[in-house]
Amino acid sequence: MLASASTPAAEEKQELAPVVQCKGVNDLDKVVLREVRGSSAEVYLYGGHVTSWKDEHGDELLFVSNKAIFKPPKAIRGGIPICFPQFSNFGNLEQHGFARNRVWTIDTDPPPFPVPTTNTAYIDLILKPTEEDLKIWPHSFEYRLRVALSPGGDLMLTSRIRNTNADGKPFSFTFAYHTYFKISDISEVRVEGLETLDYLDNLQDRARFTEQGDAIVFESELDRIYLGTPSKIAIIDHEKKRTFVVRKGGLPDAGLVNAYLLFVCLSLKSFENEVPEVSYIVCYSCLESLGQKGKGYVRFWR
Ligand SMILES: O=P(O)(O)OC[C@H]1O[C@@H](O)[C@H](O)[C@@H](O)[C@@H]1O
Repeated sequence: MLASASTPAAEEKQELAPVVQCKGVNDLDKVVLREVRGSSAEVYLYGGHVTSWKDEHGDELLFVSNKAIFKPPKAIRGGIPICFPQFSNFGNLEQHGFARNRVWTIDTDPPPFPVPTTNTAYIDLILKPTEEDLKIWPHSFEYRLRVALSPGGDLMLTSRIRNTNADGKPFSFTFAYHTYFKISDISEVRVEGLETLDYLDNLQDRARFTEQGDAIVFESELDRIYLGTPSKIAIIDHEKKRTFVVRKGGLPDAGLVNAYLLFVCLSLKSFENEVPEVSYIVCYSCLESLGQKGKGYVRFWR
C-alpha cells in the first residue's frame, strides 16, 4: 500500500494513491497521505514530524514557520513535533527531547492496532535509540507512531511506546504532540476548556496560578502549561470561522503558547509513569477542525 514516486510518470500515476513515499525539502524523505475527498497530510521521517495537514478544500490547518530549517540536526519549526522522551526542559536532555531530531523508519510490521481501522491513508513509523542516544538517555525503547488520515479528513496520531530494557528496568518520560495550529489573527482566537484550571506560567518561572472562569483570549504574550485538563479543548478562530476541537486521552496536561502571535501551540505533556516490561504506553488526543465550509477535522488518538 506504500507507493514510491521515483519518476514523473510514476508520480502522476500515484497522485491519487493514499500513501506515497517521496522526497521533501532538502531531499528529506517524507510520506504523503491523501484521502479521496481531498484532505491530505505530510509526514517527514526526520522527526516522525507531521508538517502539513489540509482539509478537503486544500486549506492548510497547521502552522510551519517560513524560516523552518528542514535540515538535521535542527528540529523542524511548526507542524507537529514529537517531544520525547522529554517535554520542554523537564529533565536534562535538550529541549523537547531527541525524537524530533532523529530519522525514524517506516515500520513494515507493526503489531496489531488496538482499534480496528478502515482507513487506507496511514503510515506506521518506528524509532529505536542508537548507541549514542543510550549514552544520553540510558533506556531502551520502541516508539511506534501511526499517522492516519480518515475519509472525513481527520488526522489521527497514535503513539505506542514500549520499554525494551533487557533487564525490564522501568523508566519514566514526558511527552507532547507539540501541535502548531494555523490561525488567522491571534486577537480573534479564544480557547475553551481550560477555565478554572491550575496552570504553570512559563513566563514566571513556572509559578502556579488558577485560571479565571472565562475562555482564554490572547491580550499579551502567553506561555503556560495547564494541569489536569479535560478530554476536550476548543480553539475558536473567529476570523477564519474555524474551530479546532482537541480530544485526548492519556495526556493530562496542555500547553498553550502564543509567543509569535501567529499561532496557538497546544502541546500535551503526559505521564511520568513507570513503563511495564512488555505492554505499551499508548497516548492519544483528538482534534477536530470545523471550518466554515464544512468538515476539516484533525484527530490524535490512541
Ligand atoms: O523552539 P522550540 O524548542 O521548538 O520550543 C518552542 C516552544 O515550546 C513550548 O513548549 C514552550 O513553552 C515555549 O516557550 C517554546 O517557545
